[in-house]
Amino acid sequence: MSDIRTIRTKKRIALVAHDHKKKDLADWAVHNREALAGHDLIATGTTGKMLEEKLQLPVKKLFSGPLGGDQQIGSLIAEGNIDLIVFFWDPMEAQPHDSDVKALLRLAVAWNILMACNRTSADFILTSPLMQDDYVISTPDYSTYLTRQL
Ligand SMILES: O=C(CO)COP(=O)(O)O
Repeated sequence: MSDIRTIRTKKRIALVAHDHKKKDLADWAVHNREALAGHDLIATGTTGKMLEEKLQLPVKKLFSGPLGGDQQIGSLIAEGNIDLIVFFWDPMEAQPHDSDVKALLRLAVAWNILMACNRTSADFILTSPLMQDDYVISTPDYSTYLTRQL
């Protein structure tokens, strides 16, 4: 048994990057500005501010990652309000909020959310024909854990 969710054409895209990966995310986002412009963009604080400046597109900015932004995105995922996360996390530097980073990655997997953690994966996803269409995903059946209907 699984829960079926329809992902609409206009997708809710979460964008997050660690400090040494922000330039990579900015380069990718500027390169794909036209494609991103058709979607709702949500980001952790510093990443969002940078992307808004570079893209000149509206970005919903949450708290900075270490101050709760990663957890806010995790919460949006659990509530079914994120369709894709592009998270350029840094494999070469320990983060003070590593527990939050792990929690966010864990929830994205738990809820079967599309996730790209590097440019190649982000390119594949963004150029997929499914980005311009509705499609259906299934999430595992967590009904035994849930105390309320999502
Ligand atoms: O720390 C982050 C992700 O773990 C990102 O946070 P900022 O976008 O505020 O830098």
